[in-house]
Formats: sequence, structure tokens, C-alpha cells
Amino acid sequence: MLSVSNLNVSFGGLEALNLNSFELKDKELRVIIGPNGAGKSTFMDVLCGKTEPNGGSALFNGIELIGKSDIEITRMGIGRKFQKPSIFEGLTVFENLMIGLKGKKGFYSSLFFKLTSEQLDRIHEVAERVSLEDELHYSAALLSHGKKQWLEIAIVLLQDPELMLIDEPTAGMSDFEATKTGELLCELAEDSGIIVIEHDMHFVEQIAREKVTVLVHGEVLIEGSFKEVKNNQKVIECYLSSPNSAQTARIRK
Ligand SMILES: Nc1ncnc2c1ncn2[C@@H]1O[C@H](COP(=O)(O)OP(=O)(O)OP(=O)(O)O)[C@@H](O)[C@H]1O
Repeated sequence: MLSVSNLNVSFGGLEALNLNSFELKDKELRVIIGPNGAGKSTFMDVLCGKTEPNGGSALFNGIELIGKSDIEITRMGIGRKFQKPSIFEGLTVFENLMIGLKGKKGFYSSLFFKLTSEQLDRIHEVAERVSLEDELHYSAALLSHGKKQWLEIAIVLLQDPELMLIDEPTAGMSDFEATKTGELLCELAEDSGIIVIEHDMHFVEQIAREKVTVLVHGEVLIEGSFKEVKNNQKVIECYLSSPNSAQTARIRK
């Protein structure tokens, strides 16, 4: 599904990403972990067209993503959930989903267009998928932090993405919400590819059914099962038990 080679991003003199190779299979759920500043979000920024790399290639189903705009990339089937929720807090959950509906451009036109019964069904289906069906007419501002993240995931889902890029979904969530989010992502991975960036190791263990990629200084340090990665001495040194780990790897007691 995704084949990346020699991807390089530099900001001024700082090399943020230097990814020789990254491959994702169809419907694979890949977790990327690594210390602060390792280049994880930068990688997602390149894949969704937000950041132009200095060089390299990222083929999505054989089509080059580099050079395409974020809108073109969304149309190609890649959806991104950013770290910070960017929902409209002054609107209801339902209205947020209306705006997120595929093909509707512009804030006001999205709010006032008449929904077809298929579109209405789709909103209900997606709301149910993320356990927000009972809160459709609540103000988004009243949702818990975790539910705001689920609303954001629902908005990405409305685009019917073939590949979802999800940046730190459990940040600020309760353990219960994080576990439910893990279950949700595992379900979603039955229909689409997913790349998740996460620092919560309990959550990573829950969802990492295949490979985990560890990024350090913009490069892949190791790729392997959760167990292999967790027990790798280099990963322990530079991430899991580094002096900065309180700000990075979150290990629940
Ligand atoms: N727009 C930018 N301009 C300048 N430097 C940037 C920019 N975006 C990221 N960087 C730098 O690039 C490096 C990689 O940042 P990035 O956000 O990708 O790391 P990360 O692995 O996602 O970290 P975190 O876990 O803290 O989110 C960091 O040193 C960061 O300061």
C-alpha cells in the first residue's frame, strides 16, 4: 500500500527525517514510536501533503505522493487525524460530522445543505462506530477529551480513507478511553491501513498486532514485534528508559 524510500526533510540545518525505507502492507496497522523530536509527526506531515520533503519518494498504491497537495492526497484516500483535536466546539457532534462528509466543501455550505438519506445513514453509522450515537446532538464542547478524539476519528472515517494517519490518539485520555480507542483502531484496521504514532506503551501493546517501527533522529532504529522492540537494548536506552522518558514513553503503573 505504501512504499517510502530515501525521504529527507530538513528544517534549516536540522535534519528532521532521513527515512531510507518504510513499507506498509494493505490493511496493516503499524505503530510508530520514538522519543520527542524523532521525526514521527514530520513523517505524517509528508504523507498527508502538509510538508514538502527535500527529497525522496512515497508511493501510495504505486502513485507518487510527493508533490501532491493535501487535498489531492485526501482524495487519493489518505486521511489524517492530528494530535490536537480540531473540531468545531461551538457546533454539535452531528454538525461536525456534516462538515466532515465527503465531497462537501466550505463551512456554511456543509452546514446548510440538505442531507440525502444515504448521507444521514452514513453519519449515524460512523457515530455508532465511535460510540457517539447517543451524543449526536450534544455540543462538541461538552464531550470529554477522549470523545473529542473519537469525533475527530469519525470525521476522518467519513472520507472513507484507505489509509488513516493517527497522531497520538490517546494523549490526555483516561485508561478506559485509551483501551476503547485501541479496540476501535483494531476494528478499523479490518477495512483500512492505519499508521499510529503513540507514546503510551500499554496502548501500543494492545494494538500492535504486527510491526512496530522505532524512529530515532529521523531514522528507523528497529522494526519488529512489540516484544522484540520492547526488549531491544537500544530502544530501552534511547527511549523506554531514557532520562527524558517521562516526557516520551508513557508506561502505566
Ligand atoms: N515546521 C518546523 N520548523 C522547524 N523545525 C521543525 C518543524 N517541524 C518539526 N520540526 C523539528 O523537527 C524535528 C522532528 O519533529 P517532529 O515533530 O516530527 O518529532 P516527533 O517525533 O513527532 O516528536 P513528538 O513525539 O514530540 O511529537 C524536531 O527537532 C522539531 O523541532
